[in-house]
Amino acid sequence: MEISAENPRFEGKVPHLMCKEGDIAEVVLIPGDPARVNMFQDLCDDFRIVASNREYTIGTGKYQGYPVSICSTGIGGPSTEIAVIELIELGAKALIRIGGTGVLTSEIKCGDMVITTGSMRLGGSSSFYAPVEYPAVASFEVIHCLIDACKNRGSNYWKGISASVGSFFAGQGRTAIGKKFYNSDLIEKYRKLNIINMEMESETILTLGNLFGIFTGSICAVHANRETDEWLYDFSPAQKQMCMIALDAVVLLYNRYLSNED
Ligand SMILES: O=P(O)(O)O[C@H]1O[C@H](CO)[C@@H](O)[C@H]1O
Ligand SMILES: O=c1cc[nH]c(=O)[nH]1
Repeated sequence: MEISAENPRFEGKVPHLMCKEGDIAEVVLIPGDPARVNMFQDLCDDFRIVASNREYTIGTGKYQGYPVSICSTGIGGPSTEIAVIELIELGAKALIRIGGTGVLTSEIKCGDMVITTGSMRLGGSSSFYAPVEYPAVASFEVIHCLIDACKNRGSNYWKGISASVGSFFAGQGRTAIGKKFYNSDLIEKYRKLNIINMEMESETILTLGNLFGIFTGSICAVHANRETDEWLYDFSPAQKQMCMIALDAVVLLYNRYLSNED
């Protein structure tokens, strides 16, 4: 059997997510970590893992009667680009990142929620699609749904611009094996730009989402504070809270902007 190298499909499945049309819902929540997908077993009805390949684990179920999928992206721009493109190809109309992040100021606490309004494009992969002058902005519809969901659950939330970086250590101003690199003062520079947090995937999602005309957004639970040097020892309660907020936001998005009630 011959398979197209330009557009490979394996028995109708896209080549990395290993899913086919019908396997995913129109609204997809996208964590980096595949383990986060399993949190939805308890939060959704009729939840089933539809595929698991490399860093991509995909589950589909219903929340309050609305179809929703969860698909991990792995870490950083390249694996996220693949997930986003294959999800859109499979019919996704909204992609919302549910991540973990480090914040730059002490007023934002570990366990708080950060909603990205736009991202600095420092991830790499999205530059193959659009020049870096093209903005990575979240859909205002998704931002509003996430804010309302945070308010309804009484969660402490912040919104603002994220630095979305293709590096965890040097690219986020950390020492690497005890060595500081040439941009080790970048946290101070980002504070001057009013950047509130750093993570590794949002810019890829927001940039590609805008290019393909779908809804996108990003909410992250704060794992780290770079001013106080705190790292949340057990971030699963904050992650679970974020997953519930995201599911509530999915319902709001369906009610306000999508018509696919089941
Ligand atoms: O917890 P996730 O969603 O993976 O997000 C954050 O955690 C990873 C780094 O530890 C990066 O992917 C970063 O963006
Ligand atoms: O500091 C942090 C914490 C989580 N994820 C990141 O990318 N950076």
